[in-house]
Amino acid sequence: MNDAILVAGKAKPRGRFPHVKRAGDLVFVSGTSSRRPDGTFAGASADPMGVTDLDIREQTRAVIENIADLLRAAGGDLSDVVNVTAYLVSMNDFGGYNEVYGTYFDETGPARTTVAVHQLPHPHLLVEISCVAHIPVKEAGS
Ligand SMILES: N/C(=C\C=C\C(=O)O)C(=O)O
Repeated sequence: MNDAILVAGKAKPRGRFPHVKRAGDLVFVSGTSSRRPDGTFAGASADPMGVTDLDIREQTRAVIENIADLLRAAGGDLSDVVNVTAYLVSMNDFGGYNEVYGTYFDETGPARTTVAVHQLPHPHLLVEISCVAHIPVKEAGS
């Protein structure tokens, strides 16, 4: 049984790794951005002169919704997440990120670590999130 899942209909990983990897009852979700299957990004646009409009709230929402889709493919959902690691390019975005995060999770939810990093894999990205979910094999039906 291959416990590495590439989820149909989601943005293809930009490297040789799966969207999701199961290890027993734990499901590891690779770092996920707001990238859409067509390669564009929710919460990011640029005009013909290259002036960007980047929205941390929209990106954070899209990231979490992308993760929800990946977890569904592994037989679970966001309520199964036990640990979150979030990567921001700037801590100036912490407020907007935190606000949207709080519409999905609360103090009864996953442990979380948020760090700022120098860059993410595309210059329009403000946030990327990876997580671990507990989805017992029996419940996932896999
Ligand atoms: N997880 C990685 C990249 C994710 C990019 C994206 O979702 O747009 C990686 O390179 O490790």
